Amino acid sequence: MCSGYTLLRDPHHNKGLAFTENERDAHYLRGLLPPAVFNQELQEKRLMHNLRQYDVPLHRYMALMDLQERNEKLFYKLLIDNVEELLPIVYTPTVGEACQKYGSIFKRPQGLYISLKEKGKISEVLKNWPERNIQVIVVTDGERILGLGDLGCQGMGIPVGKLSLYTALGGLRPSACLPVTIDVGTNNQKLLNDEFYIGLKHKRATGQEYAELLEEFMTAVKQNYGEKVLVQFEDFANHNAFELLSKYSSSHLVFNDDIQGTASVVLSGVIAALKLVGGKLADHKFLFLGAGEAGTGIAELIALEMSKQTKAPLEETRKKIWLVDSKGLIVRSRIGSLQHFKQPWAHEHEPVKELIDAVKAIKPTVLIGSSGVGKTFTKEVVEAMTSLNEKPIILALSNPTSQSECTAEEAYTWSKGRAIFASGSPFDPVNYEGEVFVPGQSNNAYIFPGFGLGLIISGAIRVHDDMLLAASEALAAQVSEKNYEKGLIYPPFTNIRKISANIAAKVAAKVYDLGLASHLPRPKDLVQYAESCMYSPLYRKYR
Ligand SMILES: NC(=O)C1=CN([C@@H]2O[C@H](COP(=O)(O)OP(=O)(O)OC[C@H]3O[C@@H](n4cnc5c(N)ncnc54)[C@H](OP(=O)(O)O)[C@@H]3O)[C@@H](O)[C@H]2O)C=CC1
Ligand SMILES: CC(=O)C(=O)O
Ligand SMILES: [Mg+2]
Repeated sequence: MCSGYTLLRDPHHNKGLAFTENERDAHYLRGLLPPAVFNQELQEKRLMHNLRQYDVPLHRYMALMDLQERNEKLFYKLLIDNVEELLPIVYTPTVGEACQKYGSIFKRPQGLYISLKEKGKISEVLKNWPERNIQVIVVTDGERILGLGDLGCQGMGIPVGKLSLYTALGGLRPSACLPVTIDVGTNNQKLLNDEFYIGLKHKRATGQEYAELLEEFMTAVKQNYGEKVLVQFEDFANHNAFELLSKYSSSHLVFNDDIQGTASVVLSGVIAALKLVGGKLADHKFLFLGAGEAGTGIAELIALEMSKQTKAPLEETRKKIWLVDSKGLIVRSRIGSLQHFKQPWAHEHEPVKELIDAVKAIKPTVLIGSSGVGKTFTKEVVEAMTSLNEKPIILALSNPTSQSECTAEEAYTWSKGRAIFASGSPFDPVNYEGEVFVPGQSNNAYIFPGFGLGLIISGAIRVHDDMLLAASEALAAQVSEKNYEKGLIYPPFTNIRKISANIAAKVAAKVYDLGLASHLPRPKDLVQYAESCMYSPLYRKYR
């Protein structure tokens, strides 16, 4: 460990005013700090007080990123202890705005940038990263950042944010986490015209050039970190996402958060919602607005769970699920022009153009928004759902808040307080006619930290759908009666580390049962083991 001035500038070891008198003597810090000695609690109190002075969420984001660069343990202590308050800052919605403005708020680079310029040298570039023992990589190419579209190299905010949740929510060591942005250019003309844009200033490379860069990256990752490193694909556009996932899922430990993590969190919410609305999964009918990664990923996992529960073949259970894309309801007559991931959902039906007409024709019990387009669950749509169902389940998954299909207030008001509602980005509780409704957050942040922890503690070598189902069930099992009374279908984030440990344990158990674990022998108590592996943000004493 370094000492003196360098120690104060080392975010992994710096404690700021919390260095004790002895530590100040032993590590050449005398005079470099003001005389006061604070404990970590007082530092936390002071920082939260300072953060709350900023009215603009982006300023809070910038202050938090500064803290992460200055004093990592304190950053994570704040995030863990104030998760409900700070999650909307380091994650959706504020992280979306941060990515949009990344060029101008950019101070010190975070994460690893791998651009076309690094082609042929990716293995060396990985060696420039200061850490060797990497367990999780979150990688984006920036083409579909939340529902904000192509933000090119500025998408880096997403892997950085996701990995800070891996640590805060799932307990992975920060030094084991590597955020990566692959820069193959951008098709965002505004960024290409921006003199301060930080990425490659040309249109996106596609086809063979793209595939070769990704192949080099995936090979270099395995060479450098071994086959048990988890690679989480994040916010790729769907024309690459499905292909990358299927290409690498038989050779690497890969997971696509937008397809698989989202599927797992939504299935969990639906399983929990059944306690409020009654019936089995197969008794329900689903309609999606948006048939991309999130929509078809969720649809497939729901169909799989239904098939396991009823023993009916997947082809049958899929028929309970309908999707609408930008051209209308996905129906059989469109099959010839549909992308492969939409084809299983092309059921027999006459063409329907508008969502409202699809709601009336299909009569769903569950409506799921996954199109990335805001304000699409109109009053008419919510009212139609309410006229069809005593308690319509309405999930507005699109992020950030600006892209949400409707607000919580709209969902409760238009449904006259009858909707079971959750959204991808958080909304405050709503008071409707004297009753307080608390909307849940249907976001993959509930799943990926615990899911990843489960894979890592078991030494998983491959991801399997049954592990996603195990995660869904583990999360749904943690919704308490008190939560249900408020209309919640997810437990609050306050206890997320405990929730993640329970998810990790169920996922790890599945990994062992499937014979895909390499950490042997299997620990007896997997929950306890998961908790014991979690990173602590408390300071250590330095001699
Ligand atoms: N809550 C959560 O945890 C998560 C939320 N999301 C959010 O979901 C959204 C979508 O993500 P993803 O699935 O990856 O994106 P994709 O680009 O893969 O899919 C978007 C889908 O929406 C359809 N669509 C676009 N515009 C319209 C429209 N006006 N009317 C009807 N359908 C439309 C597209 O149709 P077409 O195919 O015809 O172009 C496509 O099928 C994003 O906002 C993202 O932030 C994503 C992952 C997790
Ligand atoms: C939450 C998330 O992964 C997304 O909106 O893309
Ligand atoms: Mg995502």
